[in-house]
Amino acid sequence: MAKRGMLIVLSGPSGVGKGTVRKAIFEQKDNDFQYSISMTTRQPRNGEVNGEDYFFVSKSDFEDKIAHGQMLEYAKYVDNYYGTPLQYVNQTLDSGKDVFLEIEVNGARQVREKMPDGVFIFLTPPDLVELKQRIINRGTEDMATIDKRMGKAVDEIKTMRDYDYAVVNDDLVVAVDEIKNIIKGEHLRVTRVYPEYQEMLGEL
Ligand SMILES: Nc1ncnc2c1ncn2[C@@H]1O[C@H](COP(=O)(O)OP(=O)(O)OP(=O)(O)O)[C@@H](O)[C@H]1O
Ligand SMILES: Nc1nc2c(ncn2[C@@H]2O[C@H](COP(=O)(O)O)[C@@H](O)[C@H]2O)c(=O)[nH]1
Repeated sequence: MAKRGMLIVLSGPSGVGKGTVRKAIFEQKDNDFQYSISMTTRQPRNGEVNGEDYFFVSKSDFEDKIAHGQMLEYAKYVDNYYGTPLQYVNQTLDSGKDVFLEIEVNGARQVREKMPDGVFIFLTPPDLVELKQRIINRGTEDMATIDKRMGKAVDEIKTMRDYDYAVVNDDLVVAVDEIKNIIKGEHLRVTRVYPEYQEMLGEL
């Protein structure tokens, strides 16, 4: 049976750059993780594709999935549901592949409770002014929604201490590199506890 894959959770406030970092990591193609596509009741933005960016569903469909225990985690975030379908995560981890989640902090806390062996990484902005500017520059939300998202950011940043790692996304290239190094390092730690690797690696 394949060794179970590793769960990697990237969290942080809206606009910090989680999606940008995740896309940069996946574009480099020197890894074998699988991205878990989230489900949401939010309306698609221009250019977003159902089944690629998110599974876009109705509120009643989402609540049905919650009721049937089909979500690993979910949260209501600024008027919409967001969540991680459970089956894909379990099947992929069981097949030995790593799974990458990009989710907000309440969901990350739920995952931590259920899968404490995961690697939890918090992406943090250089400061709040820059964070707000990034959401504005993205041009996807109206000012009222930006204010609601910013209203959550301080409490979200305070949860940073609950993570295994915090990475500052000031320079994108550096942040991407740091996250890749964290994942590589965690793999090494995992391999050390597996007897089949001990002979290969010698005294550790
Ligand atoms: N290091 C960086 N320096 C400057 N701008 C950045 C950096 N990283 C990301 N951005 C920009 O910040 C904006 C927000 O990034 P992104 O959409 O990836 O954030 P997010 O954390 O995924 O947001 P959300 O949680 O709302 O989905 C984008 O316009 C992106 O290009
Ligand atoms: N708890 C979860 N949060 C998620 C999930 N997928 C995305 N998110 C987070 O929601 C906010 C808003 O996203 P946006 O696409 O509307 O900007 C952001 O922090 C995302 O990271 C999920 O499956 N579970």
